[in-house]
Amino acid sequence: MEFENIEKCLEKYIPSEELAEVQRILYGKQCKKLEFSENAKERNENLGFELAGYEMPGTTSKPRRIRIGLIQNKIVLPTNAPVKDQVDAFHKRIGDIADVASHCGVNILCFQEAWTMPFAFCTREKVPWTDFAESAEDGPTTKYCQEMAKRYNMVIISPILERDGAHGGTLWNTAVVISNTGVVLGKTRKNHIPRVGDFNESTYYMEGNTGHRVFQTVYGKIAINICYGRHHPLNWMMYGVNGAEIVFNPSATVGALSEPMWPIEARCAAIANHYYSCAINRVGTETFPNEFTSGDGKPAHKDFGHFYGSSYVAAPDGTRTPGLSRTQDGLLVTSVDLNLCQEISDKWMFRATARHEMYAESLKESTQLEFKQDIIKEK
Ligand SMILES: NC(=O)NCCC(=O)O
Repeated sequence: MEFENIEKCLEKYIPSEELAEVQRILYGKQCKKLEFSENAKERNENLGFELAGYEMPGTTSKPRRIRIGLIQNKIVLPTNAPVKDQVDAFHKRIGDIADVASHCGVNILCFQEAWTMPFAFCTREKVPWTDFAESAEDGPTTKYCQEMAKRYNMVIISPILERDGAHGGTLWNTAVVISNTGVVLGKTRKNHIPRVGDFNESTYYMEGNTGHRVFQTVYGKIAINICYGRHHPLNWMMYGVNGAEIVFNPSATVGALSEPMWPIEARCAAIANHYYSCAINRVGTETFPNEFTSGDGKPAHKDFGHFYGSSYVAAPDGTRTPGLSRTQDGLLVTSVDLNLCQEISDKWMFRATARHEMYAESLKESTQLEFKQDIIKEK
């Protein structure tokens, strides 16, 4: 049995008179629970996923509130089902949850990394996994999301395995951003590709070439830092430098590898860069037809280990929502006040005190062939 959720465990075992103080220290300011319509609750019960909603504390004046939706999910069909059936099943499942999100007032909705496929990159096999790749501009998944975005007046972030027809059909790990009007605003690619444990993604695609672009939407300025990019503080920083108010981190990661890092990295980024960050991870265990090894001398195996969900939102003042479940599909709805980004920037002044010019120069020097580390030794 997988452990369900850290917050529920704290609530169960910390004496009630101390719980509020423990939560304040661990999670920041208290987030109010959001109430949803009967319609949304009924649909949620029928579909069998966790629905959680929070209102994060905002500015003292001039609030600019929007609602963010994050969806985490298991694979729907087994990994050996025909590719089209798997993709259709993902469309149906996530489409149903997106519909509930619309009834919860969500303005910007983000799915998990490579949401239309199992996370098959551990296998290092090309077929059939490359068949999940599609055009970011007009592939079936983008078209499906365009319809939803228009119907629900919602910005949708759709992270997919992209096949780039204009460049020899190369593959990329890409997030497509679709405006609330249904227009494809653009795409952004994963900047840092993992070579750790079973995450052998460099077998399939290269480091992204779209930089740190930020998308201006009617609901605010957003950017996407895909999965492994969350280990790179400069990657987070550059989205902030380009003016992002919310940075989404659609991910796929397993407990044995990264779970202690998960609650820290996206939250630190929100604090350091005066923006909201949204960490999304898939759930469940995915089993593949053929055995693969992890290159660690241990026996070959067919599964990836447990993807631990735990999706959450962190605010620029360090406050964070509780995480979704470690085991269930879920929709996390969070009301945020985007004007808090400027208010916290004015208060803490990390951007003003950052000394970027000093680091730009030092970093440039450190990449030169003749670079020597600046270490003072006793003579
Ligand atoms: N999908 C992905 O980049 N995973 C790498 C492992 C991690 O960053 O935790």
